[in-house]
Amino acid sequence: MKNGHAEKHRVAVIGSGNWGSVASRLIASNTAKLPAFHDEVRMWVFEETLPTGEKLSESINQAHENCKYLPGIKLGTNVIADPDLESAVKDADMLVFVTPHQFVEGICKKLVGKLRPGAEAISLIKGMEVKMEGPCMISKLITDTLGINCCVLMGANIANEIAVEKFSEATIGYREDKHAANRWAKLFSTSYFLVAVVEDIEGVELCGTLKNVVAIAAGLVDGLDMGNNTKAAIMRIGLREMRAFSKLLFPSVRDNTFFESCGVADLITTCLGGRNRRVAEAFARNGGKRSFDELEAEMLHGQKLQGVSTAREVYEVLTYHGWQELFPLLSTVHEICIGQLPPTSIVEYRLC
Ligand SMILES: NC(=O)C1=CN([C@@H]2O[C@H](COP(=O)(O)OP(=O)(O)OC[C@H]3O[C@@H](n4cnc5c(N)ncnc54)[C@H](O)[C@@H]3O)[C@@H](O)[C@H]2O)C=CC1
Ligand SMILES: O=C(CO)COP(=O)(O)O
Repeated sequence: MKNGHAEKHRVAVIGSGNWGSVASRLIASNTAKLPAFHDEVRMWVFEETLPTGEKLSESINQAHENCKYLPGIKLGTNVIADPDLESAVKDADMLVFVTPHQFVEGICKKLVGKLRPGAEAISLIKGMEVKMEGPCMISKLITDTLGINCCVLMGANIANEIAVEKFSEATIGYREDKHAANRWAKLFSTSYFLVAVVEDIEGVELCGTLKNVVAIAAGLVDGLDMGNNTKAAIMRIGLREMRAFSKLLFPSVRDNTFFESCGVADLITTCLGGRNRRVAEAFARNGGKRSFDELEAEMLHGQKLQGVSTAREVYEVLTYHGWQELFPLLSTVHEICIGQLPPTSIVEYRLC
């Protein structure tokens, strides 16, 4: 307590890619007007040098715009880019993790012992890690490494659409601490961004993670010019496998979660308009002759796909348990991504 008033929450966003920049903008529009939060939002930037020779973080602070990952959109003067991870988080008690999932473990290790006491987190990251002991969701990795509570926010949230304030919904998943989840919902909710809160953290996070693999399948179907019926079939089979996989890993996962924004809605939007879909379409059009890594670098200019590595991670889990036969779509996507099967295998049905 300060001067008889509760101290204002301070927010740091860890990540400044496409969604990281949009999330910072959205949050900053709320911190600027809600008394519970300090105005300033610190955004950690993985520093890089732009073709002009300028540092990305300096360019963001000067133009209030991320010219590499979100060109043409003002972030708000209260978004402060900080290339120093420790300095970005040191005063914050609300930490928003939003990097590609492959980088989060290294980032968390650097943050051990550097956080303010009482800090809490939310993860917007769609992905998981696979350890010797089994799969580890990103929110759990954050909690286990840093000893802090971590909620998740997932949903049908193509960042470029939210950047121009088109209406969308999102789902916050939490475990036990509903007050914390509601605090996050307050930070994110706007008239064009509607947030629901559900007590099913694994269900919400697995929806966001697994739909990226199904989106690869949808992109392959587009690249093969198979049409809408085939794509709808892929989405249906994919949703069914997402639910079955989630429930095998975490029996507590609720069916209703798949009807929230994080479930069927995110699956649809990503299969229609996401980056995973787009790059997979190009992969199929090239007959699988150019790798996903090559196409990602050429088409996304530094943005990262999550679906290809997630397909590999899911496959490791399936192989470990001997479950491949139960998940033909999830397995086939990985086998196509690594060139073991041709793109046409996505519709050669062992799927239904
Ligand atoms: N872009 C979107 O529409 C949405 C993305 N997401 C999820 O948000 C997460 C973050 O994605 P975006 O913000 O879109 O990122 P992005 O894919 O646009 O950008 C890649 C980011 O990774 C950073 N980076 C590169 N190398 C790095 C390293 N070695 N260490 C740390 N950072 C490094 C880059 O500086 C850049 O900020 C992902 O899990 C994604 O699935 C979720 C919803 C929507
Ligand atoms: O997660 C997303 C939309 O909710 C974005 O998906 P992509 O990474 O495929 O663009």
